[in-house]
Amino acid sequence: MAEHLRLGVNIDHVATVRNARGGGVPDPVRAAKLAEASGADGITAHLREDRRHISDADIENLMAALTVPLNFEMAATDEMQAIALRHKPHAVCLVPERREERTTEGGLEVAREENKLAHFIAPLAEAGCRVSIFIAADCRQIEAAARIGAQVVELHTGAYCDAFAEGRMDDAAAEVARLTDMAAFAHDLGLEVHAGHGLTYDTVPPIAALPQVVELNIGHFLIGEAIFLGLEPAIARMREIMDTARG
Ligand SMILES: CC(=O)[C@@H](O)[C@H](O)COP(=O)(O)O
Ligand SMILES: NCC(=O)COP(=O)(O)O
Repeated sequence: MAEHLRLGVNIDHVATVRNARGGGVPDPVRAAKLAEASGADGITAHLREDRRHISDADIENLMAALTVPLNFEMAATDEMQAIALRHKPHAVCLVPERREERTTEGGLEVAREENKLAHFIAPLAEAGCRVSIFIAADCRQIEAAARIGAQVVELHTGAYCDAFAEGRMDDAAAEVARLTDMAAFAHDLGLEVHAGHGLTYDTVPPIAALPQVVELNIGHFLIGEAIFLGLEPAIARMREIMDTARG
């Protein structure tokens, strides 16, 4: 029997809606508490350098309010490192950021930045944060993540989900095959394996079925579904699909 599959709910896009008008509603911390009460095993929030959704105050308020672990996504910058060291969240997930991108487009380039990233993550690990790297399903990058001392890799599922959404089913199947191989590869290197980005009810089953994957982080789709179903039923349905796929 595969290990319990955790669901981390990403609440960034509650903040996107709030920020469309300014002011305080809808409150991402309220969404996070509701997600927690609805069975989320963790909350993910990405403090982007341009603060387009989550704000510094949101991170502070999440740290004070949550009883489940916070997975704090951030770019590998000095500013973000200082914020992470101040709050000491359960996990810090390093992600690549480009100011002009609409969403996180690829995985972090670890292989070419090994020394720099090894120095960058050392104080975070010393502070007790689990260090996770958001990474493409690529053996060079996974090996580099293991070498720099990361405990976790989160495999980027965006290419798979994009292929699926565009009806490129051969490409989607090839991406699932790649994620399957790379989840096993990362696990064999001693890394804890997570996955996420762009997952939906339709795309989650083959990823949830990967026995080495122990956490999925899902946000944009769930927050969108919450408009129609409410957050609690949207999360419950995702949980059910994940559990069925897990077997
Ligand atoms: C790294 C990642 O996949 C999440 O942070 C997700 O991308 C939500 O944030 P954005 O939509 O701002 O990329
Ligand atoms: N790290 C991936 C994540 O947190 C959620 O991404 P998305 O479901 O909002 O695309």
